[in-house]
Amino acid sequence: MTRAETNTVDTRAAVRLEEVTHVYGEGQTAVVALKNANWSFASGTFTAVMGPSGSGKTTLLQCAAGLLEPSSGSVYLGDTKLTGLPEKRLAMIRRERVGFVFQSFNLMPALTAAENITLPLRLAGRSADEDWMNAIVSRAGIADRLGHRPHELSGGQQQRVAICRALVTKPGILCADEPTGALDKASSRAVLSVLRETVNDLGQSMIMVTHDPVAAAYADQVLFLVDGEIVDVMDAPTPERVAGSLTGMVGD
Ligand SMILES: Nc1ncnc2c1ncn2[C@@H]1O[C@H](COP(=O)(O)OP(=O)(O)OP(=O)(O)O)[C@@H](O)[C@H]1O
Repeated sequence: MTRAETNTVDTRAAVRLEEVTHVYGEGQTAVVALKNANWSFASGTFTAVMGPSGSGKTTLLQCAAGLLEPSSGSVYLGDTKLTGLPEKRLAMIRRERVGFVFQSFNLMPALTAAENITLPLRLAGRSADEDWMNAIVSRAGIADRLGHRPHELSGGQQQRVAICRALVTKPGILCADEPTGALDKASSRAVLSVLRETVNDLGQSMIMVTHDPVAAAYADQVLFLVDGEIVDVMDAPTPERVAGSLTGMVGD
């Protein structure tokens, strides 16, 4: 058995997938995007998800984040079973316990960086934890940009604001889908360093989908998907080893 088949139930998991399968559509047009995925994302670790285009990376991330109800199987966020919960309760859990970062920054243009960051708290009727705010903002290197609006910031700075917004509720898991996809090389490295530091220094748990072996090498481990199946896992990745593993996987 390979390691990808034997990662067993971990009660300290930030997120756990049990036999998760997801099918889009039905009948002749049905697409099996994820097949019997079993994985425990350990707390306080950073996992990258890689694989050819269409291999199911975003589907896995969305199931893990409670954004997509799998066709079968179960998803746990900490001790909470997400699968089967009513949408209203799921929406509350997503708002309070899951952080999202996307390729597009999705900041509110009329709000300052500080107002964007604290928006999820205001929506939840909570006030900011000053120590936590300071910790995330200083690690993101945007402490002197908090009064700026998004159009006054570079792409990399906007993404670092989006990361702070995703972290402000102290989520159980931060889910990032191609967070550096729209950034140049230098800005990408800065964003990845921020993600890495929040794991190292603040104990954040993180899952990141990426196509970039350099980005994946910032993670503690890399899951490889092919045709909706977890086919391999790599610890202590380097860009060269990740690129080597991807070579030969179909697609891309
Ligand atoms: N809403 C949808 N309806 C139908 N099929 C979908 C839908 N979303 C994704 N798919 C299909 O499911 C499969 C997995 O898609 P997914 O987006 O998870 O892959 P991915 O690895 O993230 O791809 P990429 O690297 O190109 O973003 C693909 O074959 C895709 O075409």
